[in-house]
Amino acid sequence: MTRSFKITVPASSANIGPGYDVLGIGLSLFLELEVSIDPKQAHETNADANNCKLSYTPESEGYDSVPLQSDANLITRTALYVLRCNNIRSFPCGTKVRVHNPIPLGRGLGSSGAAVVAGVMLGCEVGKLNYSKQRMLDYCLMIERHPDNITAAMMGGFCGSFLRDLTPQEVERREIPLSEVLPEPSGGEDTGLIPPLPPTDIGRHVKYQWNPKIKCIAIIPAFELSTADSRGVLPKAYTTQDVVFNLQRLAVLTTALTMDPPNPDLIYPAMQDRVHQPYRKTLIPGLTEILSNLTPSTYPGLLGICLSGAGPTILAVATDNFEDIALEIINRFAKKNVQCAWKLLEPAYEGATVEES
Ligand SMILES: Nc1ncnc2c1ncn2[C@@H]1O[C@H](COP(=O)(O)OP(=O)(O)O)[C@@H](O)[C@H]1O
Ligand SMILES: N[C@@H](CCOP(=O)(O)O)C(=O)O
Repeated sequence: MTRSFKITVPASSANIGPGYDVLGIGLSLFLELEVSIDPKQAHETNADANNCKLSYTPESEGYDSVPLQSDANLITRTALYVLRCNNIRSFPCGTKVRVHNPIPLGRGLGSSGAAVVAGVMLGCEVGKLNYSKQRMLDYCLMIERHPDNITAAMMGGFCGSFLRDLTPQEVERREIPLSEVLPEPSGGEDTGLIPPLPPTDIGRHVKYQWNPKIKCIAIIPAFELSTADSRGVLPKAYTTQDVVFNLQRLAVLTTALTMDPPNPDLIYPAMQDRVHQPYRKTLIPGLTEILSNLTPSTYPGLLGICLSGAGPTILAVATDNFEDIALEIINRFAKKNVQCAWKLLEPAYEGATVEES
């Protein structure tokens, strides 16, 4: 009998200014996986050595660039990690995965977080593992090692998260190189090894309220910036003043975004940051001017503005004037020879879902 199901995972914007590696919001742009398993069609599916036939819709971001071999593609490689931790070596015979991905890659909208969450859910579903979302989060955190995007994509809404203190043995397990966690593209050879299992309950989170009048404008430059490169420019240590600056704003921001009516005099300054944005300006032309020159007094309706995730996307939160705000940012990028697209998004409250069909 054929089994079919659909996995849906939202994009996310992490940090929201002062909440570096802490805050994240799921956004209404969804990675979708249509999965079918039909053992009778196993010989017809043209599957790879792990029994998986993977394809992307032509409109998908990454259609031309992402690998389709299941031990090379981030989604299916993650699923294989979950399966192999549970001593299941490959996908069930006759597995087809069709991906539709509207989340731009390498732009700070959580494409890799969504891919990892989708991969963990895929592994759990095909392996019939029946994990809770909390346990699935542990698996995600072995791969994407900061919790902000992953938590927002998995749980949905506006989240604050941290990693619990780990024992020295757990630290060792979690800090294992990624190449030893995810199966390496092997040309069909499976080493038979069980990869390192994640420690339990690593991620802790809360879901905040969000005032539904507040919409998210994403201004998306036409160039990619890998999260790894964008983390590479950050310092190893900070001054007490800079840490306190961010903590003060973080504490106010999480409640300010729930209040009605939203108060720009509170939200705008509470979205300032001294921990990541100032260092990332070297990678994103025009970032400093954009973040400092658009204010609620020049653009009524604007509440706050920040880098989305590791960038280069800019996130503006606003109640009104969405197109004018987006066009102003697009024009400022254009002066630096950077073309952009923009999207008006809402929080995705539900997070990742699986639906049998
Ligand atoms: N849907 C997807 N399918 C396959 N690989 C993906 C997908 N989404 C993201 N990736 C991988 O993740 C990379 C982007 O990750 P990252 O640098 O963290 O940027 P982002 O800010 O978009 O998460 C892509 O270049 C690609 O290798
Ligand atoms: N806190 C991380 C968030 C990365 O988000 P992404 O959407 O760019 O993957 C960071 O700022 O590095």
